[in-house]
Amino acid sequence: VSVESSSGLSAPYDELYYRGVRAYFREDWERAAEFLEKSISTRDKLLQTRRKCHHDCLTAGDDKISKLDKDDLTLWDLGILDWIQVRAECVRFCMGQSISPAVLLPVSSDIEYEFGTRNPYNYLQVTYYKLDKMAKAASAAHTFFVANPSHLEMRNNIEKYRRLLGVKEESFLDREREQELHWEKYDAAVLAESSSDWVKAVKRWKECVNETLKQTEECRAQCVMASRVIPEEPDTVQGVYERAADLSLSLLSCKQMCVTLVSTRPGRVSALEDFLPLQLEHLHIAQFKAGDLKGAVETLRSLLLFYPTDSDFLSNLELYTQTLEGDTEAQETGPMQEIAKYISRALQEKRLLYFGMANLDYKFSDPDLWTPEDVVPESLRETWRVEKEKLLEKLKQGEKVEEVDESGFYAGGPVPVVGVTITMDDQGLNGTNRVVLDGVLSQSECDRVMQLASVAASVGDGYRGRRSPHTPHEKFEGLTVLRALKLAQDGLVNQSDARLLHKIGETVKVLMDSYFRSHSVLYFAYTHLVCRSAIPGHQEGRSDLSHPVHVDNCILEPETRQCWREAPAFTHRDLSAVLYLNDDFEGGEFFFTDRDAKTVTASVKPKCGRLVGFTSGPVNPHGVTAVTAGRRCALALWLTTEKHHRDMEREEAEELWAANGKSVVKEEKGDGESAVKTARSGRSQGKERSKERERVTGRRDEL
Ligand SMILES: O=C(O)CCC(=O)C(=O)O
Ligand SMILES: [Fe+2]
Repeated sequence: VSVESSSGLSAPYDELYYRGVRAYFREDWERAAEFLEKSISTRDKLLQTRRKCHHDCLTAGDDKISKLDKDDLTLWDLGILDWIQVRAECVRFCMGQSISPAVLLPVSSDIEYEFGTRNPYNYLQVTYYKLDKMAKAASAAHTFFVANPSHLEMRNNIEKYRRLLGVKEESFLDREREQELHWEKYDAAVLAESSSDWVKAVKRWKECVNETLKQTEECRAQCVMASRVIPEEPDTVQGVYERAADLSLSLLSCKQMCVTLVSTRPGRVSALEDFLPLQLEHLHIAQFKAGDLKGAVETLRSLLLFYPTDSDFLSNLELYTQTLEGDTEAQETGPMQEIAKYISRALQEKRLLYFGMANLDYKFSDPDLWTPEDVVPESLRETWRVEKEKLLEKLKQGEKVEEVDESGFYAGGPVPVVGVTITMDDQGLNGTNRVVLDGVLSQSECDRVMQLASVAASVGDGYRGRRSPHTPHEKFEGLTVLRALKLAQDGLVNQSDARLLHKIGETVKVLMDSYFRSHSVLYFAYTHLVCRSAIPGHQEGRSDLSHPVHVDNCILEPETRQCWREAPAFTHRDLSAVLYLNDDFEGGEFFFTDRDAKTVTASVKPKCGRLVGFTSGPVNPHGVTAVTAGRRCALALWLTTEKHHRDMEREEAEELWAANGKSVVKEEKGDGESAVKTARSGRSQGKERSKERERVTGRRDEL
């Protein structure tokens, strides 16, 4: 079968992908590589063409809506349908010029999901490994890993490409980097800010704003309706109306997705709310500090387009304009053009589409916190209000129902370690399956682990240079047991301190196992020493959290009080423990909340040797308040009852200790096959046929 006909793109990318995966399971590596690559490039080409056509047709059909009177519903339906049709025609014609009809057909959401999670690169890395193309394998592995940073198997593979196979650092390219440039800029801006280099910070934040706008625009371009099949003409007025509303709806929800997508880092759950305004806030502060008052005025005015009545922004503006006394030109600088354009386009669209959906019985929420009231039609606002009331009513009734923890753990068992005491139990903590223990570590043990953390931090967390800030006001550094051991091997920390880190984990496990009276064998799922440091000069008026409220093993949806036990949450985590190491910082209190993620039910102030333990499920939402000064370190640790989710890294460290100095690199070299694990789709679990012995099963846990 030929991949390509003479006319360029001929097969749709989903078909190519299926063929690639089939070849993969036949172990026909040449073919697998060919088809997988072709499916990726076909999809790229398709997206690129859509962007181009979206751009070319940006104003097509605008005359149809400019005449619309938003209070006249009878005209609205016809007008909007016209508008969408004309634009769709334009895009369809444009796309048809470079892409064959088959490629334009819609693709199943399963396949879109696969591409969204970058799974094709999972297959590709094994394929290239088998073909002995190590640089390509490394790049595929890295590309996959960026979007799946918790995929331990891939993490190990990358280590092996680097260590065993001598693949050069330059080969670890992110093939999808283009789509994350705004995150690179974001990191660079936060970095410049943290070193108080304000001139640079201004430059970086500007770049970040521009790139974010660009990414959002490109994402929105993918929402063109041409890729959808427009059905035959409706024959009743009601039909026309429904059709228009339908189309508005899919257009809108597609565009809504973009706001969320762009503000979500690949491989992470949480989105930064109000991503663009957040950046503008940083920008104007940096401009002020760099002495660029005119720039600060411009940025503030842009920010005010989002939040016209925000009193802080308004008083800042007054301050800036006063300082600029006499310089009327600077005082009167308007908002950034690009932002003004973005907002006016977004609002025009919302006005149109919300209006169209006003009569629809469809539940949706606005992803932007800044949409002004008047953009939302009266009847829709009414629907939202009624919904909210219903929900509140439900909540009121729900609150009467006791929270039950179905985890199968029962707090209240003995604490079998000398010197450890129970400081707070369920009652003291106002909840179910929660505990605070004290005396788990001595001061000198805390000091040693703190020391370990500071060395590790100065070397970087060692993993592909990704910072993972929950907030731009703090710096996060992490260290695992294996990493500590490797630092010890390199002579950067004491062997005995690395071992102490390991041993402390064992003690915590004994305590948790006993106190929560577990009925089954527990395994370590993951251990992470995490320090959060306040970035000086960034602390005034902070209203964010160091760690937003979350549940460890499911995705909490506070509005509905539901918790979804599904990926990308760490669903196999059963028990959570956080052991604190110090108290010489400000803020950083741990707290439990109700399922609404708002009502704080208990707080815990960290100090050396204090452990907070709880079941990882929905009865225990929790968070950490902002660390506003100093550095807060804690050892976070999760236990699981699922053996195949046990922490292989920990075991690797243990093996290394057992081998006591023997080089593992040498040991593994003879068995090249085991160096790279087999890719498996999360959905189609292919049969494992490799000889990988003990490491075959799910080498994965989350960071
Ligand atoms: O550091 C803490 O106190 C809690 C951290 C936490 O909740 C987590 O890492 O999931
Ligand atoms: Fe947590």
